[in-house]
Amino acid sequence: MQNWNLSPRKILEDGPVIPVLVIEELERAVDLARALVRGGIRVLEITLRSDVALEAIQRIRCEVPEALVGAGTVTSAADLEAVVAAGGSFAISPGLSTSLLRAASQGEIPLIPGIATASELMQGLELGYDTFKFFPAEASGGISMLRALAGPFPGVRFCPTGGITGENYLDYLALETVTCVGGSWIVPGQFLADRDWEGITLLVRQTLAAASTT
Ligand SMILES: O=C(O)C(=O)C[C@H](O)[C@H](O)COP(=O)(O)O
Repeated sequence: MQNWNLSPRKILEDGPVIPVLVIEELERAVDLARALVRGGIRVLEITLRSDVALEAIQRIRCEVPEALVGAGTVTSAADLEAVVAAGGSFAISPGLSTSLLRAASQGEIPLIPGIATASELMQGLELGYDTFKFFPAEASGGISMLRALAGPFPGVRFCPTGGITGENYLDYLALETVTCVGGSWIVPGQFLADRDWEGITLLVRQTLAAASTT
């Protein structure tokens, strides 16, 4: 039923960390994307929480072709349409609604909807989705909730997001149903304010290196 040009699993497998980015100043978007790509992260989630988010997606798409840039905070079919128009390669939502899932199934870019309960997960499955954001991860039971969900739903894959940090991301990645984690911690606010692109690249390298040895 979905005829997407990219699979949500492939996006997650590109991880193991998807940075959740809130871009307030457009002129920093491209430098930030380059810093992340230099560190080894290709998949970037730009949240639709700022006025310049769609333009940031457009710019990164044109100027950092190595990146795979998509949108976060996609909560309606109208958001999804705007992301497609901006050239976003994928959409991620903090939750799910029937209208959003139906619209995305008919569109060309993949949607990774958010779930926090077994019932939401079942709604997603019913509409043909099997790869989800688990949000807000820490507040919704974290690792023990994911372990519990893996019992009845072993084939589902998750990208836990919300409360993931440098201290707990490896524990999440150790779970069989977790291919990737998402989070804002990978771009510390101070680094962004200081335009410390090298600092961001270094943090990404260290984060990925630790993940590859576990
Ligand atoms: O805006 C969205 O689309 C969201 O779903 C929320 C974000 O993914 C989380 O706010 C990130 O959480 P932190 O890594 O704890 O900062």
